[in-house]
Amino acid sequence: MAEHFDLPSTIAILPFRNKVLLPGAVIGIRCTSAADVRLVERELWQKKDLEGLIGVVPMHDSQASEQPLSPRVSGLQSIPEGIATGGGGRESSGAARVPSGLQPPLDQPTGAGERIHWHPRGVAARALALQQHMEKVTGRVTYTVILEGWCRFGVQALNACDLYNTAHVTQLDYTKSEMEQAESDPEVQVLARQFKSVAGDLISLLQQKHKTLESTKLLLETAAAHRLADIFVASFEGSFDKRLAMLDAIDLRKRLSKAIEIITRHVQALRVAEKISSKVEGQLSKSQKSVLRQQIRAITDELGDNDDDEDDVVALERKMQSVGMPANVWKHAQRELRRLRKMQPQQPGYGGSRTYLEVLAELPWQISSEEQEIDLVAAKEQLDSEHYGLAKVKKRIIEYLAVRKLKPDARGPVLCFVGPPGVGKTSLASSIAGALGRRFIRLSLGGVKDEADIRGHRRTYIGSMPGRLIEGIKRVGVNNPVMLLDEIDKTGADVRGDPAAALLEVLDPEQNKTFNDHYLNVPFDVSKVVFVATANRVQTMPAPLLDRMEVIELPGYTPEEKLCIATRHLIPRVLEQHGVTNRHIQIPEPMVELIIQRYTREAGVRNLERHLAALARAAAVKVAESEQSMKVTRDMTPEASQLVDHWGGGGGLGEGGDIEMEVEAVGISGQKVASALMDLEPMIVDEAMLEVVLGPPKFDGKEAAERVATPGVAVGLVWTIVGGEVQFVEASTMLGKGDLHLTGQLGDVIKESAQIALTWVRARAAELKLPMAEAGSLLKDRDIHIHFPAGAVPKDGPSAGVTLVTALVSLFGKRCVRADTAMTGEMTLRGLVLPVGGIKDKILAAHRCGIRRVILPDRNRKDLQEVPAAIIANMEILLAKRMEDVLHQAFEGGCPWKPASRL
Ligand SMILES: Nc1ncnc2c1ncn2[C@@H]1O[C@H](COP(=O)(O)OP(=O)(O)OP(=O)(O)O)[C@@H](O)[C@H]1O
Repeated sequence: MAEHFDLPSTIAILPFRNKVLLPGAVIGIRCTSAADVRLVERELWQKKDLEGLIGVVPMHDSQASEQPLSPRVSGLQSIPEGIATGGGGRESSGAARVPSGLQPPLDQPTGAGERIHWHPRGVAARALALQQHMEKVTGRVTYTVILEGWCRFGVQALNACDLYNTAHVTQLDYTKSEMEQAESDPEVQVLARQFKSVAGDLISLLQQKHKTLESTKLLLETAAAHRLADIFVASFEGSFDKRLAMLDAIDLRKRLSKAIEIITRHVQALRVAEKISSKVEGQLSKSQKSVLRQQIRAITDELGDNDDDEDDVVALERKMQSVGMPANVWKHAQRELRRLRKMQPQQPGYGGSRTYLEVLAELPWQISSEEQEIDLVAAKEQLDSEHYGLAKVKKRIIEYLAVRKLKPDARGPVLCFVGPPGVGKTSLASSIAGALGRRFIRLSLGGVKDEADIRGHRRTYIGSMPGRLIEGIKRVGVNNPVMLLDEIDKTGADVRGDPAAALLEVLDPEQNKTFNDHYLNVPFDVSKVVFVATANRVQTMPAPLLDRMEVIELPGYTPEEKLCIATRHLIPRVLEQHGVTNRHIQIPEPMVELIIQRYTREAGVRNLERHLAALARAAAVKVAESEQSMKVTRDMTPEASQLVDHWGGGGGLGEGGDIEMEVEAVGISGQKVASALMDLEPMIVDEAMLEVVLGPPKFDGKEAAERVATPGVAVGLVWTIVGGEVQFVEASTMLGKGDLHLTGQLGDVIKESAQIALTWVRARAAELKLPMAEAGSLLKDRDIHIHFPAGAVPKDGPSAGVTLVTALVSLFGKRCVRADTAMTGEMTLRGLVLPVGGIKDKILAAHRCGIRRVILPDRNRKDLQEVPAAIIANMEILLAKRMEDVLHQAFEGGCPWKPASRL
């Protein structure tokens, strides 16, 4: 706040709707309208060190004040109280400097048809701090500016230009000599003393609550009264009119009188408030009675004579009556209830019994999701909109729904989606729930080894609870949900029983009407539940369980399918989940292809989704970081800072004395102007950005070439729980006794395959024209070690047979196999190549790894129909009937056997 300040004659004007800034006060304003944003940008943000002054002029709409501010708003003739000439003139008393040619206050029409009224006086303010915000979604820029009021001015003429308002202004505060003259006036001196006295009273009153006002007291003794008058009034939650009157009080006498009047009234209000609160406190002492009452209740609790518990039991009984238990269950529940009533709450078993009854009361014995008429067209549309491709699977689901539509209580088969992770098994199941209009619940059965997990523990067990099935039904709250039994192949039997046996009962339509959970100990009807299961592979599932299900296979996706899934489903979903849009980030198709090729090697799309999410997160960070902030660059005047310290510390002279008033400044027209949107450059993902966000590529297509560069290594295609995979087989030899060593987490079947392979090679060492020294020693003095890298992955199955032979022939023939070739097939001792499973997945895996030549058993020819034509066209598929055919194709230049038939 300055007394002698060179105010520029033209100043940018920030409108302050229904609020008044007084000199010396500090406020925070959030500028959101286009004009205000432009004003802050030009006048403050772009200026070095926040140099620059802006004018804050109160404006009000008709609702702001009950008393219309008529003198100020009605045009040329209306001159505000005390204004000598025109809207911005100085009061006549004192050494008034009356500017000529003053313009009256302005009325401005807004876009909405209302009129806004500008006050003819304002306060020049400087910025203490400025913060730029960028709205995440729209990219719109707004500012929060902390302003300190500096000096009063009168508005001579308001120029509404395109960008923001400016005004021709004159300073209204006294010059130094005028101030000295005024201060020597005895009347001013008396008023100053009076002001300090009431202000002192106020501080003493407030000090009872806030101990931190000591420095304010000191300030009161040292600072000039006329400076403090504005700041004190500014710190109350006063009315707009009162503050306006204070702004208009340019004459010192008037200003001090006004401040004395306002503060005195505030002191009186505080005193009344204190009286009332002490009265209330007096009444509160009556609450001792209630404490006594509580103590009495505790004593009755201790004596076991508790009415409340009795009430609870009654409420529980009422709840149980209302849930519509079957008669036999209700009988059982009543027996349990009678037992509970006889028990004291402190007695062991009371809690358990109560929990049991609560579980019974919470189960949806009669509550079902209202089944809607199945609309097959809508169901098909929903499936299509949520899942790309999968035509066969969708067709089967529609058939399933069609049967349910015609015969709602049909005991249809339990659908079991089988396939590698991330191919959409879970989301298909939830789409079925959507189509049936039922609630969906997923039970994860992975790793369940205890039958009690499914069927619950008997109540004799400490900490017993219902099994997952009943728990799930309780959670979902209806007795006819779609229940997904996820990873049903991962249950396993051990000493604690066989979960599969419990599942058998659940899935058997004959038995599941009376499913018996050990904890419940009463039958619960789960026959209305629609069960859907998922599994990664069927081989590990018990045959009786498999028998109750209809297996629907979901093979892995081709890169082209993945690209479509990513662009149509994953990218929009991921962006939405991270709060960004394609205005912030764009992932071009070639980049999605690169992610698929270089960063993922999966049958499904789970990792692809994860990588896309990483890119979306990077965009979210960029958007969030674009919110810049400038710290306070100047000190406040000592008077303001003293008070602000208190306000910030929660003190405050007024009740709501907050430093940041969070006032939304408004534009002249009141319109939110779209041009305020600053276009944020979207982040266009390119190769360099992929490396920055996702790290260096994980797969470069050169892996196979590097690994088969030494004799003894062959590339095989296998099927694991994650789908088809490329698997290397390494063979090595050393001096020994002719033993075979195998490493790499191998099952029995694969170990047998290795034995067969070695026997086959040994038996044909001469035919194969292997170097004689090695071939001879193969029989007696050399050990063979075969290793399957990726030792953490369990491997089994016969399909590595041909790969094992090829690795051994490569080792003893000292010739490398072709790096571009992978193979799969079981083989017999006689050299016949037998067909194997998962051909589509294996070919897709080879394609994913950049392998373009694949040797398959001839009898797998029919499986090639399932492989997309685009993939086959892109690869060389070789069919082998005998091991010799495989070897012929596996080595550069071939082996001396008849060539394999070519597809
Ligand atoms: N064909 C598809 N179209 C659209 N999105 C798909 C498709 N396949 C998979 N997804 C998406 O991929 C993600 C993973 O799918 P989901 O969780 O259903 O896989 P899952 O096969 O159940 O895997 P898991 O065996 O690991 O449970 C989901 O976000 C799913 O929506």
